[in-house]
Amino acid sequence: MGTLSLEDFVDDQPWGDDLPLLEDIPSENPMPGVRIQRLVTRGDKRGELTVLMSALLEPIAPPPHVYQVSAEAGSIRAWVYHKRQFDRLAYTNGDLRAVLYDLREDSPTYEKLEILDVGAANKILLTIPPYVVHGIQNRGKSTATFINMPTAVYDPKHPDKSRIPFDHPGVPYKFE
Ligand SMILES: Cc1cn([C@H]2C[C@H](O)[C@@H](COP(=O)(O)OP(=O)(O)O[C@H]3O[C@@H](C)C(=O)[C@@H](O)[C@H]3O)O2)c(=O)[nH]c1=O
Repeated sequence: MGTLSLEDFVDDQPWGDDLPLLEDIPSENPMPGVRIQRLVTRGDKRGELTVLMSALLEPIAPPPHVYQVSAEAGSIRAWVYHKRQFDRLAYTNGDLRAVLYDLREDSPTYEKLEILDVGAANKILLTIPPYVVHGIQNRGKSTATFINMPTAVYDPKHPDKSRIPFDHPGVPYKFE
């Protein structure tokens, strides 16, 4: 028998500082279904840990599909919407700009534009409901990554994504 056994390990003690795991960021006249939550990072000399989503706080629709996007400096991914899925986008690094445009004709915020600068300086989980048009640009000088934890799987045979070009004149926002 070796000199080490499982019993040699010490269980982690409960921890609890006063930092929340996630907190809603209030926005003026929010688009229905859009949610902006501040991500909380805990760190020590080894590095950092940021919870991206957790059922610890409230019931969540478990993400059946999670992916990471790597965005080159200056790159633009726009304009898209989904018919069925909610996007749940975690932005934790880089200097990114997420732009939302509400084209839901029955929405109280119809034709509202919302611009969010996110990433290292503003770590957030952004929930985007179906039919809210969105785009993202990496405005930084280096590659940035972000995570999407949508509420539905990506089906290559029936992608749930509808697009127009990023410079379509119908959207009242111009990526620089
Ligand atoms: C969404 C998705 C795409 N792909 C493939 C398809 C394609 O070859 C490549 C890039 O896919 P897309 O062109 O759909 O990815 P892209 O248009 O870059 O999608 C991105 O758009 C921005 C606006 C977002 O909000 C992101 O969440 C992400 O959906 O990756 C997967 O393999 N799995 C996936 O889950």
